[in-house]
Amino acid sequence: MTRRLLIVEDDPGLQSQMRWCFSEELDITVASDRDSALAALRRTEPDVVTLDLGLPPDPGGATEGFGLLEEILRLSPMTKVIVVTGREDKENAVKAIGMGASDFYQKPLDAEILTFVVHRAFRLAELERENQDLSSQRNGTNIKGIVAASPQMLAICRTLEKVAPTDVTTLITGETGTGKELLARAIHDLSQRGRKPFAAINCAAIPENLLESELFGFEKGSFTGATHSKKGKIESANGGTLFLDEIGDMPMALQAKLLRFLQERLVDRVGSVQPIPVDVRVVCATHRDVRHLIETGEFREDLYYRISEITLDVPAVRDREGDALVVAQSLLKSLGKDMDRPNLVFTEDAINAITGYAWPGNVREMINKIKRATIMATGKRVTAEDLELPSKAPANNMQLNLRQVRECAERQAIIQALRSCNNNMAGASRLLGITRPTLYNLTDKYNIETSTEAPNA
Ligand SMILES: Nc1ncnc2c1ncn2[C@@H]1O[C@H](COP(=O)(O)OP(=O)(O)OP(=O)(O)O)[C@@H](O)[C@H]1O
Repeated sequence: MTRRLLIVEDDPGLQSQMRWCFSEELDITVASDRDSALAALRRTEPDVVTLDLGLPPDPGGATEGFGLLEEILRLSPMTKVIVVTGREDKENAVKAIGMGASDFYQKPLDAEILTFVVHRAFRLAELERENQDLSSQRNGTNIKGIVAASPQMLAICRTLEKVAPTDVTTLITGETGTGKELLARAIHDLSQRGRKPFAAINCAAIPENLLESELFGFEKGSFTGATHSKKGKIESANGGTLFLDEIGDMPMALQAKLLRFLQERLVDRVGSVQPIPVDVRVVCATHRDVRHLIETGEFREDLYYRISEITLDVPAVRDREGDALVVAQSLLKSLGKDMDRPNLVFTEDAINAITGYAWPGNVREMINKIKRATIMATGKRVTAEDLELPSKAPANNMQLNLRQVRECAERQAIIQALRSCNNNMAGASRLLGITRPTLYNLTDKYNIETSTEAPNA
C-alpha cells in the first residue's frame, strides 16, 4: 500500500526541500494554508501529516497551526501529525503533543532526521491499523464468551457444538485457566437443558468431610448440626447440568458413591435410606492427568470410563496458533470498555511480548495482566511493561524518538567535557569543538550545573 504524506508548509523553499527528502518512496501532497490542507486531507486521507505551526495569516505565531491540528485530529483521529516548529519553540511543540500530535520536529531541516521521524509515524499508523483489524477480526467461533481463531480451539468448538445437544457425560481436560469451565457452561447453554439449572462444584476446594453432603445433600439429624434436611448440588441441578470441577481431586471413598449415582441416577442423601431419582447431565473437568492417577491408584478406572464418554482436551494458549494475540485483543477491548478506557491499543513491543510469552496461567493470567495494563497504560498505548511482560527491546532503547536520543547523547557529552576540564567553560568548549556562547546556550537548554562543583549527571 502506498504511504501517503501531507506536507503543510507555507514556505516554498521548505516545501521543495521536504518534497526532495521523500519524493522517491511516498505519495506526497503539499498544502500551504489551512483550507487547502483540509481539502487535501479529505481528498488523499494521508496516514501522516507534517504541520508547520506558523501558517498564514499568523506565520510568526502558532494560532493557525493549532487550529488546523485540532481540525485534522477531529476529522481523522488516526492520522499521525508531526508538528514542525521553530528552533527554540519547545513550548508550542509540547502543547501540540498535549493536543494529540504524535511527534514534533524542530527546524532547521535535517533530511535524515526528518525522514526518520516521518517513517516512524507511518510505522505507528500501520501498527495501529493492524491492531484495529485484528480486534475487529471475526471471532472464529459462535460460542458465547469463547474467543478463538486457532485451528486447535476451533476444532474443540466444533466438537462441543456436536456434543452439547446429546446427554453424553463429558470430561474436559487442560491446564489451569484454559477455559474448561467456560466450555462446560457452553455445553449446558447449547443443550436442551440450557434453561434449567447449571450447578458447579469444585471437588478440590471443599474439605473431604463436607464434600459428600455438599454433593449428595443430607437428612435432618444425620450428623451433629444437621438441624434440617438439605439438597445437595446433584439434586439442585435436576433437569439441568452438574459440573464437577477438579474431578481428579475427588477422594476415593466418594468416587465409589459418585459411580453408583452415574450408573443408577439415584441420589442417596447422607442419613437417608430413600434414594431420590435425579435427571442431570454430568460434565467433569480436571487439570490433572487422570490416566496417571489411575496408575498410581488415586482414581478409579471404572469411574474414568463413566465420566469420559467424550473427552475434550483443551490445549494451552501457547499451543494454539495465533490465539494469544486474538484473545488478548478481545480482552483489551472488553476490559478497556468496562474500565472506562476504550480505544486502547497494544504497542509493537507488547504484541511481540504477548506472542512470545508462554502463558503458564493461560487465559486467566492474560486477564490479570491486561486488567493491570488497562490501569497502568499512559495514553492510548499499552506497552509490554504495562503488561509486566519481558520486552524484547532493552529499557534504555525505549526513547521517544531520535530527537530524544540525540539530546540525551548531547547532554552526556557536555557533562563529560565539563568534568574533564573541571568545569572550565573555555576548555570544555574547545574539547567539544563549539564556541563558548554555544556551550552556554546548551548548558542552559539542558539545565546543566556549571559551578565549580561537579556537574549533575
Ligand atoms: N477462549 C476464551 N475466550 C475468552 N475468555 C476465556 C477463554 N478461555 C478462558 N476464558 C476466560 O478465562 C478465565 C478462566 O477460564 P475458566 O475458569 O473457564 O478456566 P479453567 O480451565 O476452568 O480454569 P481452572 O482449571 O483453573 O478452573 C475465565 O474468566 C474465562 O471466562
